[in-house]
Amino acid sequence: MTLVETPRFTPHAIDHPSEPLKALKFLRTLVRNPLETWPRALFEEPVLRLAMAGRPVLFVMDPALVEDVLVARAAIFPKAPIIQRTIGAAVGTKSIFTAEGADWRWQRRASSPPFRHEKILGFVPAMTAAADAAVARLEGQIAGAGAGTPIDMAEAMMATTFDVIVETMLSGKGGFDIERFGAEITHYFDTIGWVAALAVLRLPRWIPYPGKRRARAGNRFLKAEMARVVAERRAHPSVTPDLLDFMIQASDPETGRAMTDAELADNLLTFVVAGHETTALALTWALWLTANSPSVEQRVLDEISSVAGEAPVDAAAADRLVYTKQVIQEAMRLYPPAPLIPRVASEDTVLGTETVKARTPVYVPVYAIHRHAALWTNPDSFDPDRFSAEASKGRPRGAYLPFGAGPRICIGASFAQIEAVVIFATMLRKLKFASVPGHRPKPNTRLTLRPEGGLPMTVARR
Ligand code: HEM
Repeated sequence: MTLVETPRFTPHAIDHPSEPLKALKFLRTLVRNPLETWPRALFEEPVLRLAMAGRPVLFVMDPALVEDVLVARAAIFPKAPIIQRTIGAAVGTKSIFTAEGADWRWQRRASSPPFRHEKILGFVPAMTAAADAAVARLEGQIAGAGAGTPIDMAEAMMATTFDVIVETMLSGKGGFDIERFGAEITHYFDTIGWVAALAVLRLPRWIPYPGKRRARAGNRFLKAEMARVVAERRAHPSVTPDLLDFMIQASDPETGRAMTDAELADNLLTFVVAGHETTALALTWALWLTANSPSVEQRVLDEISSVAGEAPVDAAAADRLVYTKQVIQEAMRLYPPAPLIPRVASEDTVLGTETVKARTPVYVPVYAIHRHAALWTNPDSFDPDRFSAEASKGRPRGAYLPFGAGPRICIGASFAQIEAVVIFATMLRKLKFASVPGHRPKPNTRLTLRPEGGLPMTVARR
């Protein structure tokens, strides 16, 4: 038998600079899109030392060194100060995402029950229902605006995964204004380039920059919404405990103290934002990549029909949609929703052949590792077969890390993967997505990896 190679879809890649950018250009680009400051060497070398505003930053791409930083010696490489400045400013410096040591450990333990495997499987009907609702909304939009009218799939996916997070982690309670919620998150994220630039220049936080007031007001709105949910829950506890109840009931084993209302609100905001934005982006990029790869799309459709027939995609089916999961994995390789994992050396140390002084930022550039010339063949091409059991054999763990690694690995990793497969399969079997001719979505890092200006696609019924 002769194997016929189907041409692989290779999305237009960013033209990364061959040399590190000079000071002014670096800062201008950092504000617009941090990803475009990344020099090509990040995609070719095992490690790279860059100077940012005269200060060294070590980028680590070699999978063995990545494991050393994130897993083996995680204790001496805590989260970098830039996290406190960007995420801490929004959700406090002592919440599950930002805290360190014992402060972090008990919050992680307190939040774990809803993420156990059996519990996640119980959430699958809510995921299917959110996907069905998304299909109905899109059909409504097509009926209203006409089949050829582009629809922003990034926005559609945000609304869908938001439904899932509120339904599964807050028992459907909250009464949020989803559109306002999404808009305020975007306002905040839009200023991240400025926050990063000020941090690089070691300038104080009070310095004004475009969008700062709106971002602050947005953050106050988000926190107030969370505080309202916490107060309502204190007054009316759930019959079946959800994430918020677990966090309310938890106490620190060392001090015996419980979370204050402000801490609960910060953690809730962390979960709602981290728990829907990232998965929505994985789905958005997966839909777009698949729409450009007819053979991949056909294999997914064939798999869904052989695994689920006409029935809804339930927990058992989700488990058997092996190729569909590979498509999601490959989408997250090319477009990792969390493109950078920033750490800092807390003491003088050595990493491979590099001497690292205490307080040196040590960055794990997931986006570059996922497209690294030494780790992947045709790194910029979309090929879900890379994630078959056979092809994955022997791949070092540090070569693929959409969810991070080590003690701070994403608490929602399994949840997100099952959710993405269920929503993707449920939508794809009912709707046909097509990219808008001539439109080249450009990834932009705003903490997460978003398509700049959204991702318009046309949608039609199958
Ligand atoms: C495709 C979807 C997702 C991606 C790509 C993703 C990615 C990540 C990454 C890379 C980290 C580690 C950051 C670091 O080490 O600095 C992380 C942490 C975290 N994620 Fe996710 N995430 C996703 C979905 C979710 C979901 C569904 C939830 C919750 C429902 C969630 C909640 C969190 C939380 C709370 C943390 C902090 C954990 C800790 O520090 O202990 N994420 N995520």
